[in-house]
Amino acid sequence: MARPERIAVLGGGSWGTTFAKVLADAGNDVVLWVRRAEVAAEINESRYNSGYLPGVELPERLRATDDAAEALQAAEIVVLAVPSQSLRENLAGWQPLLPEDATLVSLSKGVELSTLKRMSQVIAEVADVPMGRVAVVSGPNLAKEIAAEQPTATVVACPDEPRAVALQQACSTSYFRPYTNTDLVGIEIAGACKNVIALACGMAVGLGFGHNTMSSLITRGLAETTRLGVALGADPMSFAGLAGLGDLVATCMSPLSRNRTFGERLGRGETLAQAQDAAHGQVSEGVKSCSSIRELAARHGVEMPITDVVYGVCHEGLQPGPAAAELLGRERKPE
Ligand SMILES: NC(=O)C1=CN([C@@H]2O[C@H](COP(=O)(O)OP(=O)(O)OC[C@H]3O[C@@H](n4cnc5c(N)ncnc54)[C@H](OP(=O)(O)O)[C@@H]3O)[C@@H](O)[C@H]2O)C=CC1
Ligand SMILES: O=C(CO)COP(=O)(O)O
Repeated sequence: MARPERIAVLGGGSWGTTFAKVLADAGNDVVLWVRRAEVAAEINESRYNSGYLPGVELPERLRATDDAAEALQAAEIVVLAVPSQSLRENLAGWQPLLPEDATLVSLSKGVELSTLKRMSQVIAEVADVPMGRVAVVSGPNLAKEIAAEQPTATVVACPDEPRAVALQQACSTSYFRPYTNTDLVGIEIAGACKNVIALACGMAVGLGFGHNTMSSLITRGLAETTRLGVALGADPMSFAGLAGLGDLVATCMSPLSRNRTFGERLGRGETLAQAQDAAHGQVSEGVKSCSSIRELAARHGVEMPITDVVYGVCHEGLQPGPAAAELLGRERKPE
């Protein structure tokens, strides 16, 4: 087994808590920061985070706190697991507490609204560290399935390969298998865009459409995601991997996905506010990231028709039925 590392996970929602469990199961000493003291107390006293992972017993090696300084004390790896649009503000508060030379790892899948930056760019900027200290974990990783220890693979991306390998070692368990990659751009663009395509797939389900529609959206969604990624300098092969096609299939096909569920509600005719209420505070990143991704695509002259209609439904009052008709009615072209 690898040398146990001291790891801080900042953000105790469904994925932050699950990834903290993975790291603890891998033999590391893990401290999970949550922003509510009662959640920290529940985890420490009963070993459950019942609000996010009901029924999942958390390992003894995982300790929780609502004090970020305590979580970050001597951490060799710092995992950031808050929603994308709140990362900058939270990290700015934690910046003075970050241990020198710690690897900073993003779990968040989104593109910042105000700057159109990827999460690794936000981290490098706010923490004032070189990109070689920033890593990303992304793949077909529905938290509830991993918390139940179902076999899953993922991608650990870092431009500094030895750091990627160290992180890979730190999060390898009998049920979680990470692969390394150095293409941060591709892995992050894939993770952010698949949430938008999952919203579209959910709308298709809500409209009563079947697997042909879903497969068409997944495949054309992958095409537009790859176009954007390549325009931003990504390796096209990243989109064929776990963080690309892998995550797209998992998220678009699974009723466990918050983005797909959100889209399904819109497809059934609910309003944005109704779908938001039903999410009970859990994040559906694609609802906001469809705006930043669309703007990023426009800036680079990339066509993203599925993202355009998802944006139309979420933010411009377009109805899902006419949105589907709009996609089908586009100019015919070769594949
Ligand atoms: N869930 C999953 O299966 C996966 C999620 N991801 C990504 O991981 C990221 C985190 O998602 P996930 O854990 O699922 O999210 P959840 O919605 O399950 O939880 C969000 C967590 O962030 C906290 N939070 C919310 N808003 C803020 C804020 N403004 N400042 C600080 N903390 C805040 C919440 O605290 P509180 O409870 O106090 O509100 C909660 O602990 C997202 O980018 C998501 O796309 C990636 C892979 C898998
Ligand atoms: O990123 C995820 C799976 O890899 C989780 O997707 P949702 O945020 O849509 O639940």
